[in-house]
Amino acid sequence: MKETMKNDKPLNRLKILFADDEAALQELMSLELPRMGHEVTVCPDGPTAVAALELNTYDCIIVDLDMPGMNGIQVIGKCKELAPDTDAVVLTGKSSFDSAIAALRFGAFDYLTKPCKLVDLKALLHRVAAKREWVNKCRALKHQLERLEGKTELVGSSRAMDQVRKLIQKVAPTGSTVLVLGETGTGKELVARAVHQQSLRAEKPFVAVNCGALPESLIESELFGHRKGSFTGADDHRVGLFEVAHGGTIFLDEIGELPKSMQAKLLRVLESGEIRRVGDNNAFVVDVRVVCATHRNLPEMVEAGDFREDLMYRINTFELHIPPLRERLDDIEDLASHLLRRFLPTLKAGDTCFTPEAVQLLEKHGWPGNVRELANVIEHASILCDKAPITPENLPQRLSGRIKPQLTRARIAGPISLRDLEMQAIHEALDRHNGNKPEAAEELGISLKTLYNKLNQTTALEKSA
Ligand SMILES: Nc1ncnc2c1ncn2[C@@H]1O[C@H](COP(=O)(O)OP(=O)(O)OP(=O)(O)O)[C@@H](O)[C@H]1O
Repeated sequence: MKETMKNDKPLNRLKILFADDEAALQELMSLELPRMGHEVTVCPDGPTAVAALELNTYDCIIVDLDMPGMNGIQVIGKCKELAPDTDAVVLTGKSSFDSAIAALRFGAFDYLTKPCKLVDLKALLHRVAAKREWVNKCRALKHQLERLEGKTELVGSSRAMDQVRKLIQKVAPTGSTVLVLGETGTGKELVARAVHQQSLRAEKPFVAVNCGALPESLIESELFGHRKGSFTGADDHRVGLFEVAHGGTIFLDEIGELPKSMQAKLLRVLESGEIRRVGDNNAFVVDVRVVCATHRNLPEMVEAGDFREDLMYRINTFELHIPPLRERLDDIEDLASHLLRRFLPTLKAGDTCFTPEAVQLLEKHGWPGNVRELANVIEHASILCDKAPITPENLPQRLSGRIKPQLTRARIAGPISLRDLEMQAIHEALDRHNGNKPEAAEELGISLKTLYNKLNQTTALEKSA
């Protein structure tokens, strides 16, 4: 077994294991692969290659299919067992074309026919490197998302949350359309993610779309894609989110905000399973599970003529109701501790997170913004406290009653951040409109999108204050 290293490290450098019984090819690869910027270990046969795979991990193995002792397919099999992330490329003579196809079916990335041109090998390795870079980017993004959103862990030991968890377990594997109902910030998206993660589609994409935050003119192209030139501004072909979610789940949040014209188009897609890109004549089939959510009362919207009855019956096959936080006081301390760990990851398992007085204040509050409001409050506290446990002084003043709920200038007694005032105004407006965000946004004189942004925003302002 010979190893050839190269010191300069290009971005797409691969650690390669090359196995072939032809001495001339071994010589060539130990020279040329480093020239292409890769690191290579050359093996003369299958057993030596497997021994190397047992000792080291490689980005890519290039194996001859016809080697004495152990053929290429057996080496790939062993490689998939030892290091499933390693990409395999097979080298094959013209006569063993069928075996090359078999190797692809066995999970090989690609094959090259002997005698292979160096330029083809270089291009193929470039594709391997590009694919690995994408996979790594996806992993990094997934990790970042988990850090930002926390894991899909439904916290709460109240009877209501137990019931929600049981229903998720039942419906998740079925593939049925699910409608998640609950006030703003109750955890509807988290529940939708849990449905996806406990389903057979868990390894496929979960795509969340906020129907309320998309401008009406763009919704159709966002969901179904468009052809280049199909409307002013369509400078490129675009893949829609239904296509992105193929094999997985699409989460249509705030389905009640979907304009009437789009409701009809969505119904057609749900009934036929086919989508048509804007400006395209051909429809094609997608395999997507649909989970919807809304804080609106859909039967009332149907009554008022704002939501199609047929669409409502199409999406409400299985309803999951998430109760507001004020109706599950038992969950507040668990949730608050869980959220505090999100902001203070150094907290240890046995650490006390809150003083009993702080817990009392949290349990007394009405939480019109539900768990999202609680998350903001806990982030605020995590910034102010030097160390756990959180005390009442670390909590925003509106919770301790130091600021009265009505926002009149005369009544503001102590110091208050602009962010607190803003959030208070938003939650009060939501309260007045029973959680109806479009109406609250209108009253506040901001767009619906801005309202969503503000609700989702972490308390970055407080951090910098
Ligand atoms: N049971 C729970 N356990 C852990 N975290 C939760 C729970 N419920 C909600 N959260 C957290 O609260 C925040 C808001 O949740 P989510 O976005 O799922 O609410 P939502 O009901 O979809 O909100 P909206 O109606 O505004 O779209 C998120 O950070 C989420 O992780």
